[in-house]
Amino acid sequence: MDRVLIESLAVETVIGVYDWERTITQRLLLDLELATDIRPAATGDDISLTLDYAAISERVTRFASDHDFALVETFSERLAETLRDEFAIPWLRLTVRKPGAVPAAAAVGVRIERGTRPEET
Ligand SMILES: Nc1nc2c(c(=O)[nH]1)N=C([C@H](O)[C@@H](O)CO)CN2
Repeated sequence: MDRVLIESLAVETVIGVYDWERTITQRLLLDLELATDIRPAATGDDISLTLDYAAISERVTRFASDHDFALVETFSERLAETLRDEFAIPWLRLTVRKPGAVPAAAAVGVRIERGTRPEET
């Protein structure tokens, strides 16, 4: 199955388990792979027939500013659910990185896959 990609999308959100993290926003970096068949859009050269990566990026940014979670796990799960519901995405892979959370690491975070890959049905 084809994928629409969004890579290293930077968003600001309140995220973290420690008291000091509840009073600030921090940057998360997101990678998304969104399964879709791109051929109908390509045939008609029609954005309405594909997943609009600009619209989805805007939705992710708004989700981040509207929510406040302790764990990157919760952020990821809730975001995946929101995107799949609102954009009818059959399968996605979402990577959420929290740069600087562990100073000795370039980034830490989670990667999840949700839904069913269309070719697996
Ligand atoms: N698996 C996780 N481990 C940790 C998380 C998390 O969200 N998921 N969060 C923290 C702290 O908020 C940390 O990022 C602060 O530097 C620790 N471990």
